Amino acid sequence: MSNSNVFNHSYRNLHIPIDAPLELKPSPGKGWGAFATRPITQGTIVLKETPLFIIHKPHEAITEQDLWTAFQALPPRDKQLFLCIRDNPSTPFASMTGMFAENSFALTRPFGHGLFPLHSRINHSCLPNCKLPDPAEGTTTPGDGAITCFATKDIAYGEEITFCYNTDFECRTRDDRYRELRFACNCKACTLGTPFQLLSDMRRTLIRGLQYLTTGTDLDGQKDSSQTPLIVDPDLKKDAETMSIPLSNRLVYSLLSMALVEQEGLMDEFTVRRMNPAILLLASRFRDKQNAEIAGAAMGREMWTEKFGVAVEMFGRGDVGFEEMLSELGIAIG
Ligand SMILES: C[S@@+](CC[C@H](N)C(=O)[O-])C[C@H]1O[C@@H](n2cnc3c(N)ncnc32)[C@H](O)[C@@H]1O
Repeated sequence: MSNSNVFNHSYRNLHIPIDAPLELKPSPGKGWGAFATRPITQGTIVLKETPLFIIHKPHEAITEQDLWTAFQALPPRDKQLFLCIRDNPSTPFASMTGMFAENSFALTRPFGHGLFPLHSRINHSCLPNCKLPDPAEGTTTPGDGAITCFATKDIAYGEEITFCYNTDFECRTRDDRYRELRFACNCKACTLGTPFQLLSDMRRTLIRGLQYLTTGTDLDGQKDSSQTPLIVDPDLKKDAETMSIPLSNRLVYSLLSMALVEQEGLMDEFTVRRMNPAILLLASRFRDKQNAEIAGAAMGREMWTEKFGVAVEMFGRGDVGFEEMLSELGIAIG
């Protein structure tokens, strides 16, 4: 069977659940992809899938032998599914570990990596319309390791279904993302030299910097020691790293970061679920009456851009220190 033929391509053997609103077909420049077969409403489930098998190891420890053993234990129908997966989409993979790297997803409970033939047919976008939320966003994998893809925007009939392959891309510029992906994404945020791409790079750099100011570390969880630091002002950088940024500025930074995510078109209910508790906690801890009023008014607004617009009034007004707030709450700084 020729894999280059759209009609008898091996991906036709992949069984799509009857209620899933998608079909697989070629996606120009990306191999094959998943496309909506009816309008999909924001927040709804697009696809739920249990893995063909799970390897209960960290990614770097998984060997050819692990995968061969897992393959041999599969029932004949699942062996067929495994064998129909191609490298984008017509070449057989050179190794089982190579194939697994491209078609597996990390799981937390049960711990390991699962092989998901359908989810891994979905292409990447830096401005996606779907998301596979992680446990920090209020979802956990059930005992069978099933993963679920949700629509984060309304999706039109015929539109390509996409999600973002990396969790920190809202903090990375186009060039940075390209180095990670190792293929050229053609989304609006990656189309070089356009006003949107330039603005997007600025927004994502700012989000990264604001994250540094509120957590005291960069994306790798480390302090930035580069020659061209993300936070140029050394005093501000030190304040961030020693958790000395006052509550008022900290709330403003957090809300600005959320406003930029919103303006970039990346806000979704999972991000809100992950970020909101900490922001609400900050907003509830002011000692200064006026700061408390501003924080209350800001949090009462609907959009993050509006919340930031109100909260900015408290910038530089000082208040209880963040360190003090944590110690009042009995939380030790790591
Ligand atoms: C997990 S597969 C996705 C399904 C794949 N397109 C197929 O035909 O089976 C990942 C590969 O798809 C391609 N791909 C995914 N998203 C892409 C994008 N936005 N632009 C170009 N290629 C993309 C890349 O070759 C990537 O290595």
